[in-house]
Formats: sequence, C-alpha cells, structure tokens
Amino acid sequence: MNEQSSNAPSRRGFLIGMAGAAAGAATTAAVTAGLGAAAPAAAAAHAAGTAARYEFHGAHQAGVLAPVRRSTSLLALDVTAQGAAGLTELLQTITDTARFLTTGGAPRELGITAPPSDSGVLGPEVTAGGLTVTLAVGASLFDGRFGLASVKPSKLRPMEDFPNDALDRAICDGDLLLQFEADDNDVVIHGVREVLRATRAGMQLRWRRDGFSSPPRPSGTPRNLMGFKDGTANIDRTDAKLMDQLVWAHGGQAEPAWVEGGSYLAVRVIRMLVEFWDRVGIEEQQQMFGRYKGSGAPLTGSSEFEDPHYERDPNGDSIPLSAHIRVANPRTPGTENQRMLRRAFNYDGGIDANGNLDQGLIFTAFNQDIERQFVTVQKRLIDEPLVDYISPVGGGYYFALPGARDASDWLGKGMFA
Ligand SMILES: C=CC1=C(C)c2cc3[nH]c(cc4nc(cc5[nH]c(cc1n2)c(C)c5CCC(=O)O)C(CCC(=O)O)=C4C)c(C)c3C=C
Ligand SMILES: [Fe+2]
Repeated sequence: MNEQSSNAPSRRGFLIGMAGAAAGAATTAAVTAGLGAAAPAAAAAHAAGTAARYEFHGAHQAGVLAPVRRSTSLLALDVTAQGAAGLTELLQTITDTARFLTTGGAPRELGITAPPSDSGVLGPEVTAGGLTVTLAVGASLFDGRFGLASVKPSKLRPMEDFPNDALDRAICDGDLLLQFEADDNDVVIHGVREVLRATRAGMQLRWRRDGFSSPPRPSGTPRNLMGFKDGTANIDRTDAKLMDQLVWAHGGQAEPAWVEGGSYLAVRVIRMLVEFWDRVGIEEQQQMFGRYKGSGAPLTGSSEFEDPHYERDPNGDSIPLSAHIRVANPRTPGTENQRMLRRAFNYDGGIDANGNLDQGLIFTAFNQDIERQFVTVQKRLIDEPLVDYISPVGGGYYFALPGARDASDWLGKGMFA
C-alpha cells in the first residue's frame, strides 16, 4: 500500500498526521450530527457555511443510518494486496484515512520538497462536510486468497441476472465496495482521491458510479429522474428496534460471530429509458408507481406520508395490483420482514453510443438477510409494467462491515479474530 510509493505517507506516518487532524477538527465550526436529527442539522449547518460531521466510531458504520446526502460515489475494487497480512494492512489504511476524512482537520505537513500529503481540493484544512465512508465486502473476498473462506457471511454471493436485466459484468460485484457520501461533490471527490492515493498498491478500481440526491422539490422526499418522490415509504432509520429486525445482521448459528452490527448491501445500477418515459401520459405513469407524481401521495389518498389503503381497494381500482409500490410491499401479513432500508441516488452518465441519455437510479438497500428481503422483493417486481422503462445494468451484493469502535479498532478486524 502506501509504503510502495515513496511519495505516500507510511501508515505510521499517517497516524502521526491524525493528531494534528483531531486538534484541527476541534477548531472547525463542525456540527456533530446525531443520526436522528441529522437531516435538519446538516441542512442548517450547510446554510450557515459550516459542516456536518458524523461520528466515525461506533457499533455500526455511520453511513448506513445517516440520512441520504446530496452527493455520492460508489467504488467497487479488487484487492491486489497479498495474503492476510496484506489485506489487514489495506483495511487498516482505509480505516485510518476514512477516520481522518470524516473528522476533518489539517493535513500533515511533509516539508517543501515532498508532494503535499493532501490534494488540497478542499483548501488547507480538510472539512468533514457531512462525509461518510462506508466499507463493504463482496463474496469474492472470501475465495481463499486471504484465508477467510470459513468466515464468509452466509448469504453473501455474486449478484445473479434477473429476467429483464442487461447486466454488464464489468460493472458488477468486486472484492470491496466503498461508498463516499457528503453534502457536496468536492468533499466526495476529495475523499475518493485520498483513499485511493493511500491504498494504491493494495487495491484496484473495478467500477465506479457517481450519484446525487435532489433537494426537496418543492418539499418532502427527493425525486428520482422519472420525476417521482423516491423514499417516501422507507422504514424509519431512527427506530432502533426496527433496525435490529430489518437492517443489522446478527452473529449466531446462521452467521459467523463477526458479522454482528454489519448489514447486507444490495446495489443495483438501473438505467432509466428517459426518452420513452417522457412520452408516457401522467395517468399511466402514476398507475405504474401507484402514487401521484406531484405530491407523492398514494393513489388512495391525498398526502405524501399517508399509507396506501389496499384493504379498501382489493381489486386495484385505485392502485393497480401491478403498481410498483403494491408489488414491492403488498403490506400483507408475513411480508413485514421483507422490508429494507432503501437509499436511492440519481445518476447522469452522459450519453450512450446511440446518442441517448444515460440516466438512472443507483438503488441501494441495507438488509439483515439479502435473500429474505431484497431478493424476494426483486423477484416479485420482475413483471411489473415499469420494466419497459428501466434496464438494470450493474451492481452487486456486499456486506457492510460492522463499525470501528475506537481509535485502536479497524474495519474488518473481526474477520481475522
Ligand atoms: C427490489 C427492490 C426495489 C427496486 C430494485 C426498486 C427500483 C425502483 N424503484 C423506483 C421508484 C420508486 N420506488 C418506490 C417505492 C418502493 N420501491 C421498493 C423496492 C424497490 N424499488 C420498495 C420496497 C418501495 C416501498 C413500497 C411501499 O412500502 O409502499 C417509490 C414510491 C415512493 C417510495 O416509497 O419510495 C418510487 C417512486 C424506481 C424508479 C426504481 C428503478 C429504477
Ligand atoms: Fe422502488
């Protein structure tokens, strides 16, 4: 990793830099955003020109339950470090770098002859900027290269092709997935650059997709690029009991002990055929989702956050039986434990070879059990009318590691216990 490049700081040197960083953080006007009140805190801090900060240490990685922020980058990587020792050093370096970036502070001075220790993209002082860095592992990490085959999370596997998928395998799976998320693009890009710089000899980029979330237009939940509010009926991330039932994996008979506090992450890069979609009448669009485009209200109601009433609409006269929300969550007894924590981002990839817009959704969802939740729901959605207007092209299944509990801990340590 870093010692391969004479310009890059060693891990030990990097840790020395941390001391300055921590001191610097205390002098910034940072707002430590509690997870529950994080969205208003982040918005207020942003308006005031100060930066939100999410606590790096804890039983869980902060990026899982933090509110969706405006900018994200997902990077899938393959590990090139050798053996358990090489992987250990890589994970420690990722942890140390993420700890510094999400805390903020002054980068280490290396003297005038060496290249600077930081790109300077954020100026002389690194702002936390509402950054979270979430590290997840893919099934291929457990293939035997690192002696980890016996501790693989039991449900982790490469992502299969579903009917109607058009997966480009070059943008699927990977040993690791890193998700950077922050209030602004420059904070995300800075984070990506610094983590890749520190780990250049230990891992290789496999695919990357950048995304964004819209501000409320005009209020409530952000909109996707089909113009619908996306995230309205999500599960309540501030409900700790619910998160224990639906998001956090638990070590025990079915899972290795180290997975406690982690979560299965489904990522789907789903292209939207926006040129076709924009020619569909509003009535038909709303019937496909089961919600009003303007307000986000279910077609059985009038305000965004009221529940759809399927019991009053058994034949689908208001919300068709094939509507996206009705198929995804029929709200029938026995389907409650299929719910998942969705975190959707829009992407704009420019144009394709035919001159069509390459836009879509980076669908991400955290699950306690990827089979019981994401896979079950995805199978139900196979024949929904919306499939004519979308094309899943990439993604994968990953396991978001439990959090680093303190400054001596590192992400993934439990796998080696
Ligand atoms: C397998 C899971 C899901 C995939 C893949 C998925 C893709 C997808 N979704 C939208 C737009 C919307 N989805 C909405 C709700 C919704 N979607 C899923 C699951 C998947 N969606 C669930 C579980 C739900 C919640 C249903 C409920 O509980 O009522 C909505 C409505 C607003 C909301 O609640 O978020 C929209 C809009 C797109 C465009 C898309 C693929 C491109
Ligand atoms: Fe959906």
